[in-house]
Amino acid sequence: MDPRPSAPPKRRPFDLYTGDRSRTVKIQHNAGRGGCFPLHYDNPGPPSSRALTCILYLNPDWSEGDGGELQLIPFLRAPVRVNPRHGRLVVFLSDHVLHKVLPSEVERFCLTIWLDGSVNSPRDTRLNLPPTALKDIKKTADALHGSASQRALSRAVYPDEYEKSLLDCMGGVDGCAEMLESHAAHLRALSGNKPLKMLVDALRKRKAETADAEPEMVVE
Ligand SMILES: O=C(O)CCC(=O)C(=O)O
Ligand SMILES: [Fe+2]
Repeated sequence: MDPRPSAPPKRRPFDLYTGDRSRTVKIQHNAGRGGCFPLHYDNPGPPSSRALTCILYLNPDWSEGDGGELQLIPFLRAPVRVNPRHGRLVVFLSDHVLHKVLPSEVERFCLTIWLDGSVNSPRDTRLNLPPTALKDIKKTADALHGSASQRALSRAVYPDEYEKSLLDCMGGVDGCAEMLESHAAHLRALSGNKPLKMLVDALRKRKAETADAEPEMVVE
């Protein structure tokens, strides 16, 4: 007899497509000081089909202090910093996981493969919260954590982090002012919507509480 309890099969969180057109490969070389990426999702929304991001780091000489770490920010949970050590493979959901690369002091290499899949359904692209969303903010935060619809709110929930990452990576570079202005315009538009602003304020409060409770995790 099968000793396992007869639970219904779990629905897979994503379905990957097959075939050569369903993957993109990037071989990345950052010259010294070049390896820095501001906060982003690899799949920011349609028409992208990226479902899974797989990064293989190729830095045999990387050591503490070299920078270029990957920082993953699971929505409203403690951030995770991953050192880009040689041979390390990092895999995450392209449409759910906000991330950035910290400024690098040294030359840096990695190989990225993006696998496409059935993402960006209307459920993922529309922010469709119940009228009770503000009443149970923990439940709302948990739902957004597991949903790509978090992308509609992430700039407003992490405004300073977005701005800092832009300045860290693009400060003094052509186009930086435009990027900062576009970020600010996004925030202005959102704060003009009163119910949305109340929700964002509650989520930011929740973010401050959860970050205090769980400091950044480091994958050495
Ligand atoms: O260089 C890395 O570690 C990640 C780069 C990245 O986030 C990207 O290519 O989208
Ligand atoms: Fe990325």
